[in-house]
Amino acid sequence: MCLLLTSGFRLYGVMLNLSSSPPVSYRAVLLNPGCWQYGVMLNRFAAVSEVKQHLPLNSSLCFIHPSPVRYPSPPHRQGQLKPYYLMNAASLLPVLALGVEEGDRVLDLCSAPGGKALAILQTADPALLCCNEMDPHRRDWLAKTLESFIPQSLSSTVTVSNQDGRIFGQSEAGMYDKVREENGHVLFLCHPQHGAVRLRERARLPTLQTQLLRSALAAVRPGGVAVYSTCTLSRSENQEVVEAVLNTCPGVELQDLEEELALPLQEHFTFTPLGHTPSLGHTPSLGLLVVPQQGQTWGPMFLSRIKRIY
Ligand SMILES: C[S@@+](CC[C@H](N)C(=O)[O-])C[C@H]1O[C@@H](n2cnc3c(N)ncnc32)[C@H](O)[C@@H]1O
Repeated sequence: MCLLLTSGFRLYGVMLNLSSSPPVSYRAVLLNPGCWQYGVMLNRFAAVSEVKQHLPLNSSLCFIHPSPVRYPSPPHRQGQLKPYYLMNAASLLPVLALGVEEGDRVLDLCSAPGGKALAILQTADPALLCCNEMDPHRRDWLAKTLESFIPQSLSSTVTVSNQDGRIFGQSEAGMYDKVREENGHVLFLCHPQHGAVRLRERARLPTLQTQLLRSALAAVRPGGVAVYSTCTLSRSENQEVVEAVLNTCPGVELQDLEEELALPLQEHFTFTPLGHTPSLGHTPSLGLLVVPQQGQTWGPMFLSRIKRIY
């Protein structure tokens, strides 16, 4: 599949497996890695002509590869930047919603392993992209990702920091035009003991996410925006977090993403209606939710955009 999105993205989704079986639920898709698709995001800082020769280029917006293909992880070549990054195509949506423009100061509050930070740099040339990650091991992973894809000449533009995202907004209040916040994970089936630990971690996530989103909004200057995203279907980590923040943060306003993103991209992603919340006085829906389907396994991805008014 080849998706040519706006903002100069060139993203190619290559199916691992083609099947003619009938549509199955998102749960069946999530539990069957054999049917997952991967997007190939080309790196504008690297030589990509060799990669493009092997990708199914098509003049239409969307192209399904005629045969089952497994696209390899990008090779490491001494002294060369990696030509592409494999990702879930839905990961581009929060980046498109952020709408980074030339000269913006951008904060990626929970950045590791760095896929969306790389995607931001494919869309525009910000004046600053601060990639923050609190976990030291993941911060090292993030730094390696950036090193492998971004030229040295951008080292003063693209910085890595390791603050607790919950207090970042206090220490750098109003310093950024655009802030991206993402936390949470899809809960896959795993060893029962690990599953229990992850369930306990998960119970704490809505509170953590609410604190992170408040902090993200504190870091935004008046007129700027924060995009909140998760890769979960959980209402308590998605709509309820946004609702809690809108109810307690003065001077912020929810923005509608339906016309800007869901309508133009509905051919490529399965958006699930989330409904409106007139009781809160919000006319836009609290966000967009992309749900994976067989043959279009992008997501899960929830995203919401909030503007700081004052
Ligand atoms: C879902 S991942 C982010 C994925 C990343 N945005 C990307 O596209 O590659 C969430 C990250 O948030 C980090 N994190 C969790 N709590 C944090 C906090 N309080 N401050 C900063 N980062 C945090 C986690 O260590 C994890 O690396």
